[in-house]
Amino acid sequence: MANLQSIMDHAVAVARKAGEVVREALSDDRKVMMKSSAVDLVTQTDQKVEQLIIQSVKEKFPSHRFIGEESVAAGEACVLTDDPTWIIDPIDGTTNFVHAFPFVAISIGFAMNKQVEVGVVYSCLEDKMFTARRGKGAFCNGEPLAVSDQTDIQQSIISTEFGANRDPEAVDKIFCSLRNILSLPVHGVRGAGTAAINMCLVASGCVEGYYEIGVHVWDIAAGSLVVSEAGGVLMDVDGGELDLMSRRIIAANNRSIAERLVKEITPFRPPRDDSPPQKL
Ligand SMILES: O=P(O)(O)OC(CO)CO
Ligand SMILES: [Mg+2]
Ligand SMILES: [Mg+2]
Repeated sequence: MANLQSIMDHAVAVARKAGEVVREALSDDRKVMMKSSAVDLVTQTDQKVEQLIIQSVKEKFPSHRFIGEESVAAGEACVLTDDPTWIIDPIDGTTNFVHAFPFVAISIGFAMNKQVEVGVVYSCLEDKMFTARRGKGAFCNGEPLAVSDQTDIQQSIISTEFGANRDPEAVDKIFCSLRNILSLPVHGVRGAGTAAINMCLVASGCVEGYYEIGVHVWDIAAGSLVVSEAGGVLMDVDGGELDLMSRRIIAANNRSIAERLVKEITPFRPPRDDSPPQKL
């Protein structure tokens, strides 16, 4: 039986170390490479930080498994089993990092039996360490977090992202959802440029709801626990149960805001994170 407190302590320590590396790299030249498209970016710092986290966890927990964004990009399988698994996004907000736009997170989730037990999101340029353990609450720099108590979507801020999908049909659907939500009207629509920080903003009570289609399991694993432990709710964009591998999420302060978002979102289904690689 894994000791969840020692896992949490290790995740926090390694996230802090990773944050230092990211902050230092901001003053260097950032060599940008492309992944799936010209707007899906990666840097050597993403790769270096992922290796640093995985090496450090392997030394302490040699039997644990990993799903890491850059390891998957390099060809590793993206499969969540019942085994203890660390789900890592070394830099959530790489585009922000490339442009020094000041919201960049290290996201580390730990799951067992396919359930996230520990979530750590380190917003490293703000020096905010968000932590959650299932059943034990969510915190920012040690202070307890609670979602907003707003139930009226017209009095709400909603956050979302446009993502890296430039397929015209997907873009149309993204804009259709956005137009519906803006026209309710809501107080405002925001986007921090990182899924993990958007979710921590919901957990902190300053954003009522966040939704996105196109995220990956490493973007949302840790943040989803921070939201639910702060009293929020998670669901699929069609109102069903959240599936971490489905690349779709609503994270909201309460069920009434989440269900209102479901009514306004035009859903679509990107290929799942755990779908077998396409044969060429
Ligand atoms: O910067 P990253 O890790 O590619 O993540 C993006 C979404 O995939 C922002 O959340
Ligand atoms: Mg990410
Ligand atoms: Mg990333």
